[in-house]
Amino acid sequence: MTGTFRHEQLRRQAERELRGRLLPPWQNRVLQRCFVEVANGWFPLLNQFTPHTPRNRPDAVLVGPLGVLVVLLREEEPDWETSRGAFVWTAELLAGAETSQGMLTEAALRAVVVHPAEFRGRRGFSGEHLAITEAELDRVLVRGEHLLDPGDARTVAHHLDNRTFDLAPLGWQAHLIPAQREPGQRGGALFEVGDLRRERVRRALDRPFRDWRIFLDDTQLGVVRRRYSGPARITGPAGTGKSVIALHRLAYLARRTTGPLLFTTHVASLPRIAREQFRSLAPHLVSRVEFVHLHRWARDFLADRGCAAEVDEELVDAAFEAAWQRDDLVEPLRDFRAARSYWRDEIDRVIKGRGIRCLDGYQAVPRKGRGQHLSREFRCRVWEFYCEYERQLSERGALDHNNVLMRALAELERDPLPRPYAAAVVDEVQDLTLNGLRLVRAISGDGPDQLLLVGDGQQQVYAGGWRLSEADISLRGRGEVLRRNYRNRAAVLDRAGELDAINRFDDLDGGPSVPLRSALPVLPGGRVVEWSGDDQEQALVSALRHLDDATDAVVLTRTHQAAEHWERVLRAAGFAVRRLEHWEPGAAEAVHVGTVHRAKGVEFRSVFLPAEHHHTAHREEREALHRHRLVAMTRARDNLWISRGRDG
Ligand SMILES: Nc1ncnc2c1ncn2[C@@H]1O[C@H](COP(=O)(O)OP(=O)(O)OP(=O)(O)O)[C@@H](O)[C@H]1O
Repeated sequence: MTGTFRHEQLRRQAERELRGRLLPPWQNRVLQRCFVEVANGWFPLLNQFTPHTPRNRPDAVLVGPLGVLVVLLREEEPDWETSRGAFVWTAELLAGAETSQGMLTEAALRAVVVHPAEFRGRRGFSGEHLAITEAELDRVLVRGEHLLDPGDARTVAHHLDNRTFDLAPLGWQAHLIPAQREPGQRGGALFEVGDLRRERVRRALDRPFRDWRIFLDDTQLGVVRRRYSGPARITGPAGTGKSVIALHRLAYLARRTTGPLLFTTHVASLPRIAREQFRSLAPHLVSRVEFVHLHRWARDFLADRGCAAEVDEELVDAAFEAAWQRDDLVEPLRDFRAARSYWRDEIDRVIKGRGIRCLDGYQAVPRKGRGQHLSREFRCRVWEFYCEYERQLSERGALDHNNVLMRALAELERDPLPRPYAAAVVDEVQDLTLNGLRLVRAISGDGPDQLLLVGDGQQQVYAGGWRLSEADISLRGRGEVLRRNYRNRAAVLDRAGELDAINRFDDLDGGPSVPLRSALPVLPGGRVVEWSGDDQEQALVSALRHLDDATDAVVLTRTHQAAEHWERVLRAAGFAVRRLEHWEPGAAEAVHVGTVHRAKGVEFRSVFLPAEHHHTAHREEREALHRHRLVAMTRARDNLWISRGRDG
């Protein structure tokens, strides 16, 4: 009954406080309703201009357990620019608000448009805001995920109150609300910064593993909000939050621009994953950003221009195979490097990947990261082989991925996009070809905030060898290097840091780079098991069975064949198995299996790395293998199981 009495008391107080405002009756009812919610841990703030609030400002802001509600009281349906304006205004006031879990992020904000009960227009979520009638307000205030604990809600409400005269507390007064203390907590004492950080981390660990509403640290927040006068890059070792920041920045830019935005990458599986992550970060903005694999972008673009260009992988493989059968051409190549894949890379990544069109161009190219020097004479042999491949392609009427990128680039240069992107973000930029990079530069332009490159040379899994300047991209020091690793527990990070996974060639243009071993682990603990023995399959299966949460585990391999093998082994052992290609957020019912290339953008509690013997005498190949290994190991948050195979 105390609750009812308290509510009644608050309602009367609300009546008194709102009396002089000449509000339409329905708005009065809504605000009274909000006022009463003070009893349930909400902190309403009323816009001082209500009911004559400027169009794109909120009439009220409610801070409480379910986050921050940016409330617009409207008879008519507002357009999206209006509700977005109110959202952005509030988000900017909240910039820098600290909670016990770190900086408050925009993910905790929602725009809610409240209409009178008789409103008959569109209701529900429009992409920018949730539209409800006054009768539905209860539901919004009561149902939903708890995002702020009472202390945090109070801190955030205070922050808003201090940042503007436009919003004033409704039904609560800053100085009348006692500071809440945990039982046994000393009053008024200052915390050591270290304690606070530890506390923040402890709380972060209590959150569900795939919880995306992370809180940015100061460096990260700086990158999200900084204005860059031209192309910029974010780099830093694995797990330092590069992709998280890329998405936060997209959300930030989406609120400040009107044009479309682009997230693209060379990794086929990543755009889908990034879209899902972005959706949970900023659901109302998801329609503003195009998440697309760069090759698909090029194909779609060409199709739109009436010059469709599809890649038939089988035909491309057949063309290469036919050229590879030409012993007269291939014999000298084999003497240099026996592996077919080496020469395929030479064409895909060096010759075509760099847009080289004539032998003179090939003679002049540095071939960084490709091992021994090739003499002029030898390059002529390679060029002959390449010409044969091209002949085989055209005989089949086939195009490879490089052809498509080059065509898209030429088409874009001929006739630029009618509606340019407001900004583009490229993730895993270290794995693009030079052609890909040039295309990205042509898509985005190089104006302020238009192009953000995100990557880490140490995680390069495809042959590279370009410099940004070759794609006409100049960074002039714009960007940030991140150092704090949030993903891997200390033991996992230590182990991965032991790898000699240097990348002496692609440091994204000489900017400072931080190797994984210099990353600062945020999460303590972790477990690394190095196994060796006779029956690797039985050992891996048994280790999987002993996990608390076997479903948040992945078996990562170097090759597709190995992934297929492990899929069979695990199924035979009774596990539900899902290929990494089909990874879904929250799909927790199966053990994942896949190649390292497919593991970008995802992370697991436990990673299993079976031994795959692949010896090579070449230094740059060894380094590349170590980079693969590094990517694989750093997908693990808590547990890493590494098999050394039989020889230990
Ligand atoms: N400030 C933060 N607080 C808590 N968790 C964070 C923070 N920043 C990032 N994370 C978490 O750290 C993990 C790694 O982030 P992210 O994938 O963005 O790193 P990355 O640098 O892109 O990694 P990689 O290069 O290995 O792909 C994610 O689980 C992310 O949610």
